[in-house]
Amino acid sequence: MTVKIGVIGCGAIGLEHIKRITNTLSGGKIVAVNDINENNAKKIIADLHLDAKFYADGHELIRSADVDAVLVTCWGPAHKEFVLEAVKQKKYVFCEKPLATTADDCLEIVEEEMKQKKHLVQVGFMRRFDEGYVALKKTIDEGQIGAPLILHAAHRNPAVDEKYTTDMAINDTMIHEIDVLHWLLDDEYISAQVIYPRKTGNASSHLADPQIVLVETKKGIRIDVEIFVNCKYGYDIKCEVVGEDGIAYLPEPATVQTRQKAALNRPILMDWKQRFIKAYDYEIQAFINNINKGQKLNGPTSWDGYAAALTADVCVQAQQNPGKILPIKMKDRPDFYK
Ligand SMILES: NC(=O)C1=CN([C@@H]2O[C@H](COP(=O)(O)OP(=O)(O)OC[C@H]3O[C@@H](n4cnc5c(N)ncnc54)[C@H](O)[C@@H]3O)[C@@H](O)[C@H]2O)C=CC1
Ligand SMILES: O=C1[C@@H](O)[C@H](O)[C@@H](O)[C@H](O)[C@H]1O
Repeated sequence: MTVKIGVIGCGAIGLEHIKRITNTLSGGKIVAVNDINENNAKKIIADLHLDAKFYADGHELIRSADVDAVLVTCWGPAHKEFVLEAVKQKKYVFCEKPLATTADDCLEIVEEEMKQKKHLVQVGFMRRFDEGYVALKKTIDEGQIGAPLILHAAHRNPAVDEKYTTDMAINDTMIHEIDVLHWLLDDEYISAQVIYPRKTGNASSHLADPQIVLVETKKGIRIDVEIFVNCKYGYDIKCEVVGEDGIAYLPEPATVQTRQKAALNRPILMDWKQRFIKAYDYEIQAFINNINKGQKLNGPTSWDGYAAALTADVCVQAQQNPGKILPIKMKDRPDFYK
């Protein structure tokens, strides 16, 4: 069977996902496309020679009998309405992060999904499909470094535009660490604190950059995440887990090392699209395969979307109260999501 997919939002990541479904992955076909930027969406259909219909209304796309599954890749504030609609229509939906912009909105999706008694939602936290994080998790789970005690992480982007605001360092950028780190440690967060180091001269006047977020887990593990979105030198993701018997590192992306002109060199990627390219392929291939085989979706769930949104909300409050440790109080995970 071929999963007939409708895409809502054809910006940067929407286009990437359309291309990978069309050119790289198997078992799925783009049959419908929507974007408030009609010209751009139609241009994509033409440029990629898609056998797809343009829908001016995203809700109509979701309800169309031609569409089996929906990809929500428009901007965050519009995710909730489209995900809810898809779930109500009992359609599978892959939603880019964030699932919704508030924890309450995520809970509404969770409740609707439980009402349908079927796992229909996968959230685009692709790092859970990254070979490096998967290998790191295996190392921890096998007990190779003993019980994890401390985790140091960094999320560095070379630059961001003027529209990027201080809260986006949490909601847009660190949200990936928020999701992947508790999965990696099989743990939950209980508190968060934000501190601001000296500001880089490369950030816009309204942006606090870099930032350090300190998080504590239920098991007592202390996590520090450096978010530095104007680091200039590259797109660099770091993760180091300090255990009682050793230390485990997230592998570096495979790049060629050269010895040349009295220097040892290894390139660093500049673009987030390249850094996790295989993880994006794997997460969407898994989504398509599970639908095709009638299996339960195995990626991040709408509950994970809620957990990330709630944690992000607390981190944003912590940004506004620098140095203050704020509690993270999560609802109990329903059996449906265990
Ligand atoms: N997993 C990941 O690593 C990444 C995830 N994202 C997430 O993907 C989403 C999209 O991000 P980008 O593609 O970078 O943004 P973008 O700004 O390049 O594209 C967003 C697109 O959505 C369209 N749009 C906005 N509101 C709409 C609506 N109500 N209905 C239909 N279309 C609408 C816009 O016209 C635009 O084409 C965001 O939620 C972002 O956080 C983005 C980049 C990487
Ligand atoms: O999701 C992403 C972007 O939206 C975000 O703006 C970047 O900071 C992240 O590195 C990237 O993975």
